[in-house]
Order: sequence, then C-alpha cells, then structure tokens
Amino acid sequence: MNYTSKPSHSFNEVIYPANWLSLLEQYAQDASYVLIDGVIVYASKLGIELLRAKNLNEITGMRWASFLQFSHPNQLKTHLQAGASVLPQAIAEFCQLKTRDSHLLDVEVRLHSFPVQRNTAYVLRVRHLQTQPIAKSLHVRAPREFATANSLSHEALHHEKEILEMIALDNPLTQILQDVCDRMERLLDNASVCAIMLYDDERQKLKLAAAPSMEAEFLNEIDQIEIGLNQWSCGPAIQSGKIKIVDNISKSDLWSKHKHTPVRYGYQSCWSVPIKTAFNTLLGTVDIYHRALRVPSVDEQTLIMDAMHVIALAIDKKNMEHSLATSEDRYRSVVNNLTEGIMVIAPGGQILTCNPSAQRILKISSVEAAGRRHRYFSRIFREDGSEIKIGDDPASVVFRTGEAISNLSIGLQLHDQSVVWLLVNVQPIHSQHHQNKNEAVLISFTDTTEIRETERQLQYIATHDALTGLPNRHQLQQRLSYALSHSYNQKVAVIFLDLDRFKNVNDTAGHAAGDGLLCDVAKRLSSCIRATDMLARLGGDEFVIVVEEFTTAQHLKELAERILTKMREPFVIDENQYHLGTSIGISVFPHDGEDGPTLLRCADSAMYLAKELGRNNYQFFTSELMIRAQHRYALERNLRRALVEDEFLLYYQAKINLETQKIVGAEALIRWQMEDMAIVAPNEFIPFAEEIGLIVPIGRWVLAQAARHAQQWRNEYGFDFKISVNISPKQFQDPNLPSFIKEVLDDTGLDAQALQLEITEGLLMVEADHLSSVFNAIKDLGVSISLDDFGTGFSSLSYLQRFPIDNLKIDRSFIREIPENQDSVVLTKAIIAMSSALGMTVTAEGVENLEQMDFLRDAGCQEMQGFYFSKPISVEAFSALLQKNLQA
Ligand SMILES: Nc1nc2c(ncn2[C@@H]2O[C@H](COP(=O)(O)O[C@H]3[C@@H](O)[C@H](n4cnc5c(=O)[nH]c(N)nc54)O[C@@H]3COP(=O)(O)O)[C@@H](O)[C@H]2O)c(=O)[nH]1
Repeated sequence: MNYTSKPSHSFNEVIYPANWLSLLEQYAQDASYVLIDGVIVYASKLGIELLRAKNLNEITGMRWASFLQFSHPNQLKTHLQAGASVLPQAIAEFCQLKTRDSHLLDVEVRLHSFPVQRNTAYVLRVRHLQTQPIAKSLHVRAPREFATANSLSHEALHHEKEILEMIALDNPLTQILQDVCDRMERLLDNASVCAIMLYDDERQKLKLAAAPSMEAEFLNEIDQIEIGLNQWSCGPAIQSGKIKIVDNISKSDLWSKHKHTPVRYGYQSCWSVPIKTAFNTLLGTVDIYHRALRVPSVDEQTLIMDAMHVIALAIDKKNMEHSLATSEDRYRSVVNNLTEGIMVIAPGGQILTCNPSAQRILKISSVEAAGRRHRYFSRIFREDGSEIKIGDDPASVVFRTGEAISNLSIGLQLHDQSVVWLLVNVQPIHSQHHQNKNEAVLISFTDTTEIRETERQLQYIATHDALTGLPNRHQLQQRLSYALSHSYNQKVAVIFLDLDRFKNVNDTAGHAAGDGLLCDVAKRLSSCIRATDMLARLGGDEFVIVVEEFTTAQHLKELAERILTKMREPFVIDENQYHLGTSIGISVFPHDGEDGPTLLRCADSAMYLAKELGRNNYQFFTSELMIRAQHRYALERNLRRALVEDEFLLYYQAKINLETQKIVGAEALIRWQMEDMAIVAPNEFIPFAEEIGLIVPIGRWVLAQAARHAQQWRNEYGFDFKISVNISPKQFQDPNLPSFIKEVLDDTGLDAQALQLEITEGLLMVEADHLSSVFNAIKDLGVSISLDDFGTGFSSLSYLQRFPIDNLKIDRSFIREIPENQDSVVLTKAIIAMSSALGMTVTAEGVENLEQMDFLRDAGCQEMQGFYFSKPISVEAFSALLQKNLQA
C-alpha cells in the first residue's frame, strides 16, 4: 500500500480492530487520528475540526507529518519520519499544527503505536493548548500512562491546592512565585532549576521575579532580558506568545548570543512557557533550565502548563489588586484636590466623610471635630437672607423627599460667626438593598462668598457715586420709580440742588480741593435729611433728594431752609475758606409729574428759577415754569430744525477807523428767521443754544459764512478788510476748534490776519492749561483775538498778561454814559491807556452819537462800532455801505 499521495483507499477499506474505538473513546476530549505508515486513515470529529477540514475524506490519505511544524528535533518527528514500527513507549510532544487554512496552533501530541496487519498503526491524541481552560487543565488530567506519572499527577494536584490557598490568603506574590518554583523543581527530576520572569510592559523587558535555586551570579545574568529572538528562550517565547523548547542550548539558534552563560553553569536545555491570562494577556514566562540535553515528558509538560496557569492566576490577581488600589488612589487624589467641597452625611446628621476642601470651607479641623447634626454651622440662610430652620435645611429635605437638590444658594453661619455662601448640590445615596431608602446624602458645594462679594462690590460701583459714596443717578432713578409705583396716593418730592460758585473753587483751587468740597457738601446734606429720604449725586455739583412720607409743603420748605442754612456756613479746605450758596428746585408727585424723569426735569427748572432769582434760595415748580419748560422744549426743537433748514443769517456791523472814518472791518452777528416770522435776535436763542450745546454747530456755521463773505468783500474792494466773529466759551471747549478754523481759512482762501475772534471774559476764568493750548494753536494760525465787553466782568489784568489778547472792546455801558458820567470817562481813558501800554488795540462799541465819537478819538481810541455809524445790517446792505464808504 502506498500512502504517500492522495489515498487510493477510503476509510472503509481500512480494517481496524474493535479496540481502536475504545482507544478513541478513551481520548475523546482530544482530537484523535489513526495513522498507518504515517498516513491518516481515520480522524475523530474533533480531529477533522482541528485541522479545519470539511470532512474526513479531505484529510484521509494525507501524511500526518505534513500538518506538523517542528521547531526542534524530537522523538515524534523522528518516529513519524522514520515510519518506525512499534514505539518503545508512548511519546508526548509540544509542537505546532498547521491547519488546512494555514493557521498555526500550539498543540500537545501524544503518540501510541501498535501493529495492525503487518503495518504499524499509530493513535494520535492532539490537544489544542490555547483553548484549554485553566480550570480544566488543573483538574482534568489526561490519564497517566505510567505509574510514576500517576503519582506525579497526584502530588502536583496537592501542590496546586496549596498554592491556590496561598493566593486566596493574599500571600506576597514573590513568596508565591518562589514557592511555585520550589515545588516545580521538586516535582521535576531535581536536575532542573525553575525561574519565573515577569513582563515589564513599560520597559519592554522580562524581569526576574523568582528563581530560588538559581546560582547568585546566574541571577544577575537573567535579571533583565530583552524581548525578541536571540534573547534566551524566554525572549522569543514572550515575543511570539508560544512555548519554546530548546533541548540543546549550545546548538540552538535562539541561544546563539547567550549560550555560553547557561552552559557555564551546566544548563544544557531550556523550556520556556509564556504565562498567559485567560484573556491571552502575556504576563511573563516560566523557564526551566535543565542540566541534561532533553525535552520535557508529557507529564512534565502538563505540570509546567498547570503551574503556568496557577502563576497567571496569582499575577493576575495581584495586578488587579494593584490597579484597583491605583484607581482608588487616583479617585481619592481627585476628590482630595477638588476645590469643591464634598461631604457625605448620615441620616442622623453626622458627617461620614468629607474632603479637605469641605474642611477648609466650613472651617472644621476633622470629621470627628465636626461632630453630629450639622454642628459645623450655627445658622443657615436662604439667598434673600431669611433664615432656614434646621429640618428644612437641604440635607434634611433630601433625606425626607429622596429628591436631589441642584444649584441651591445658601449661607452658613460658621462657629466663628463668619458667613460663607455656598452653591449646593445634594444627592441622595440609596441603600443597596432598598432602593427607596436613603442611606446617606452626598453634598457637593462651591464657596461663592468671594463671587458674591465681588458681585456686591460691582453692584455698589454701579449704583454709587465714586467720590462721595452717595447713590448715583442710576440708583436715584430706580428709587424714584419704586417710590412712585408704591406711593399709594402719597406724595413724593424731588429736590434738585445745584451749588452756586462751585465752579470758581474748582477752577481756582484745583480739582482736589473741589473733590474735598463735594465730599463735605455730601456730609452736610446727609445731615439734613431723614433715614427714609434718599440723597443722590447726579454728577458735578448737582445733588437730588427724594423725599417720601410727608404730608404738607411745609415739610419741604423746612428741609430746604435747613439745607440753605447749613450750606451757608463756610467750607474749609486746605485751610482756605470757601463760601458757597445753593440753588434749590422742588417738584412734587403727582401734582408736577407722574414719572421720575418728568419730576426731575420739573425740579431742575425750578432750580434754574432759583438761580435766576439771585441764587441761594429754593423754588417750587409752578405752572409758569411748566409753560417755560414747554417753551424751552419747543425752542430746542426749532433750533435744531433751523440748522438743518438753513434758517440762520448773518448781519454785519461796521467797524470804523476813528481817524479816517473809513470802514476797516465788521462784526458778524447772527439772526434767525423762521418762515413768515419776524427776525429773532441772538439774545433770544444764543444763551439757550449755549446751554444745550447747540452753539458748537451754530458757531461753526457762523464762522464759515462770515469768512466766505469777508473774502468776497476783500476780493471785490481789494483792501485789508477784517472780519470779527463771536466765539462762545462752549466753542472754545471743542478741541477741534483750531483745526476747524484752519479748514475754513483754507476753504475760503481768507487770510488768517483778516479774522478776529471775539471772546468774553467768562471764558478766561475756566481752567487755564486747556485754554492756553487752544489760544496758542489759534495764534499759530495767525488769527487775532479780541476781548469783548471789557470792563463788565472780572477785568483782571492777569488775564491780559496770561493770554495772547490783541484787542480790547470797551463795553458799551461805559460809552453810553460818555461824556456825562465822569467815572465812565475816567475808566474809558484808563482802558485806552492800559491797552496801549500792553500793545493792544482798542475798539469802542455802542457809539451812538458824535460826542462819544469825538471823545474816543481824542482819548486815543483807534476803532469804533455803533449805531452812530451803522446798525448791524444784511449782507447786501453792508456791501452797499462798504462801496459807498470806500468811494467817499
Ligand atoms: N456766540 C455768538 N454770539 C453772538 C453771535 N451773534 C451775536 N451774538 C451775541 O449776541 C448778543 C446780541 O447781539 P446783537 O443783538 O446782534 O447785538 C449787537 C449789536 O446790535 C449791539 N450794538 C452794537 N452797537 C450798538 C449801539 O450803538 N447801541 C446798542 N444799544 N447796541 C449796539 O451790540 C451787540 C454786539 O455786541 P458785542 O458782541 O459785544 O460786540 C451780543 O452779545 C453778541 O455778541 C454769534 O454769532 N455768536
């Protein structure tokens, strides 16, 4: 019979004795094959499956050896290759099986031979090692073919039991591993030494864990072994995850690098078994170094595999314990490092546990110190400050209801009486056995005290005046609207106060003095009011008092009198005395208005009336003031429209050289003409335009128009005609004034020397630093400056020295009384002499008759302006006047 090629006979052709079946029966846990002359003639169901064949026919007739992979020479190979007849004894080997679909499986093969019809038949029992469960390997032993094997098996079982006990008793791993090594060495033939190497995942190395019988020097050699080929037997074993049996170290390729070391210590062979968990995680290797050239017997292999499983169990358990401890440590460190406080409270109220942040926030030194029943605080408050009774506190509520509480803001008064504000979450912890029963509650909380304090400060800043600490406009409006909506037919009064002459103090003594004074004013006013009244500072020198709970106007009059008296006393700042007055306006709800803004406006109007009536008095809002207020409102609306609709026009009043009687220039004077209405004089709208800030755009319009007309006349008549334009103090506060003037000069082509700006003394009394820069910028352009209405204001000589004034205009009140009034005569002569001494020119205004003109010429005045020569007239009329004057 030839079995070398595909079978010429089928399974049915083979005559087999009845005991084959009983043999197969016996090894039924393993895959079984029957070979004749090395060729498969029969395979059990498991055998077909193991080779991944579809059926028996697919593998019958094939050489069994063609499925085997041998890493080293062994008996099985020798026998199968030689086709030896009856084997001297049963053979068992570890090797790899290559399946039909080319998978490599680690298997343990046991070979039995017996003669059949002149041939040698073999029964092969093959156990797939990877799929063998640990428990099975410990308890289900293959039947021992030999008496020695039976006793070895029995003893091994006993050892396993003891080691499992050590594992269960939580003995140290090193001790367990040492013990396993000891026992294995005793169970093996006493010519071997056992070492257990553990896989260091981090360093990617095998580290010696136990080798109790190993020579000390040898221990040093195997302390750390690299993973990979040529790294002893254990290196490739852990790399491949497969058993490595080296029966002759000196001749093995795996040992080519290190063979001298074991040989030096008398070790000839080495069997390395990877230690794997049930989930195939590689943990290390069990290495048996043997003093003889040999491979392990079946029972030795079983013993090593069983030991490997026990070791895996012990290491796995320790690893699990370690990772559990690590994760517990990690969890504890997270909880301990949370800035959030965490505590667990028992139903009785005692703190079961809490983290350091909870101790810090609640100022408790330890859980024990905190004691029972929330003793770490004395009182508990709601967000609005009302107290919560113990029993209604969040923890008690959660115990009672079983419902979690989230983001609750509460305040706790601690033992040192300080109050901490917390944002709290309370979670019930249910009993493991009774889901409906709360075993404890978990409270987590954030300390919001600082946030609340910051919020409180921001709220304070938003509602208070930074200088005086009084409520500001915003708070005043809120209080007023609250008072009005809760007045229940009661009166509410608004008292508007404006300091008289405060501006002088600020301008002359500086801002620091001004600030000090305002603080003193705030104190004095506060001392005049009741706790139910509110004093607020609106800004600058304006204060408002809201008065509630009064019945008659008498109450308000007395309050106003009290304030006036108090404010009349001199203020002392930096050892200087200041006398201020106060103008007070009063409006009353509901008579004067039904909302806050209206009442404030009414009180403001009344305050203006008080100022007009000589300051330092109080005025109630009246129906006349109401009409006036309505008028002002209408005027503002009309003025704004006038700018847009081009309703303004310029009149010009000639300026005459007193010597030559020729026109040398003109003053531009604004007029307002609404459609079908009479022309409105500037006195009726300029002061109001200044008050509401409209003077800036109006003034710009005047400047541009006047420059345009002046340039026309200069072009037309070819002489040094000079135009004067009135500039109000508000215009001077516009930092863009110099650049605007330059723009106008550039646009119109007017020579800067042909433009003169008329300013009033009032302007010179405001802060000097700012003024100087505007003056300088204007002077740099080449524009001249005239001081209007000279003699009526403070007329301080220091102004004339400090500011670059080119011309003085003697006020018409002096000229009017010339020559009758001697004082006016003397003063006029003095102004003319002084201006000449200071290098300024002089213009007399309001000249109405010949005597005045003659006097002025004789007194040395260069220029005059007045009705005597010409009233202010329209552009056309002035053009005609100019032509006539020049021709004369
Ligand atoms: N900021 C601005 N102020 C302006 C502007 N236009 C005018 N004004 C100021 O309005 C005030 C009144 O001006 P007006 O009604 O035009 O009166 C001027 C003359 O008509 C009047 N005047 C001139 N000569 C005489 C006279 O002989 N007798 C007499 N009774 N009145 C006379 O004087 C006013 C000019 O005064 P002044 O400016 O001081 O030279 C007035 O203060 C204007 O300044 C403007 O565009 N911007």
